[in-house]
Amino acid sequence: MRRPVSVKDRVAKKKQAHPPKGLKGNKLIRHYHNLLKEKARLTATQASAQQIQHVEQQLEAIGIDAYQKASQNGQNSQKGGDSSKILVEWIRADPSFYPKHPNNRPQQILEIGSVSVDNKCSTCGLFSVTRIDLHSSHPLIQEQDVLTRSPKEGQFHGISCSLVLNFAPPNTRAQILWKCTQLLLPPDPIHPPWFFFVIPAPCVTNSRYMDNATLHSIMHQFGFTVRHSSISKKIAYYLYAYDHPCTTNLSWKKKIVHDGPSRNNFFIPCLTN
Ligand SMILES: C[S@@+](CC[C@H](N)C(=O)[O-])C[C@H]1O[C@@H](n2cnc3c(N)ncnc32)[C@H](O)[C@@H]1O
Repeated sequence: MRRPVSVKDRVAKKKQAHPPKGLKGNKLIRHYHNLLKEKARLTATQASAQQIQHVEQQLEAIGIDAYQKASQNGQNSQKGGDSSKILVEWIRADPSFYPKHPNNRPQQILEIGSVSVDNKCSTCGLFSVTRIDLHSSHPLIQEQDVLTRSPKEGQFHGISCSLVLNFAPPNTRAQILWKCTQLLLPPDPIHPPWFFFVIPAPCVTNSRYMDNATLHSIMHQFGFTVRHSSISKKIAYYLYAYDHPCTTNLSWKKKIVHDGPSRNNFFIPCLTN
């Protein structure tokens, strides 16, 4: 028998916002990202609490669970969405990252923004994976903001950071990259620790402020040299070698590199800006 719903609960339920109808998959992920951007913009421009709350309500209406489910589905192998397949191919083919000798033990790696425990990097046998995410969706994924992680918890041979930076508020992007340099083993020009970096392709192919050259010059300041890259219509994949020390005075400016009305504003603002 159904339990009666109290008047208070009925009113609360009515007031709850609902996600727009038909919002699923990539559409949902994009919409969620746009709302996050809008929230960051409103916060930065000191908009009214009411405006910010309105965006927060829309985010809540979608829910982080639905967002992560959509991300997991995107990684589903039948949809060809597991970016770590490309990582594994590159690492297998490059002896400077994975020297070929019989006693090789799995490399300790950190997966930031982990939404699945059975993607290729988890199952290929090359790696022992520590997984973290802001919102854990599995007992083997530690709930942690990478910015709060200390190198004392372990340093890694490789870090996978796939579709995380575009999700992070702009002013935290450079902090995340800097944190990654701290969580990797020290730089080494011969057998370097590595950083696998994935962002939506339009961040570098259609941004007013960022293209491949800008990205690589910023990454170079952190100690990263690009070794492999591949850009599809939707996604840009990079494997960087951590082969020189991070610059002590990180410095770059936001400048227009490609102008045009249909471009986006993706950028990685410098730590000091
Ligand atoms: C679009 S999903 C990407 C999932 C998966 N890595 C992929 O490539 O499909 C982005 C994930 O990054 C996580 N994330 C964003 N900022 C983070 C941070 N500072 N620390 C840990 N995880 C973070 C989010 O919680 C979200 O689950």
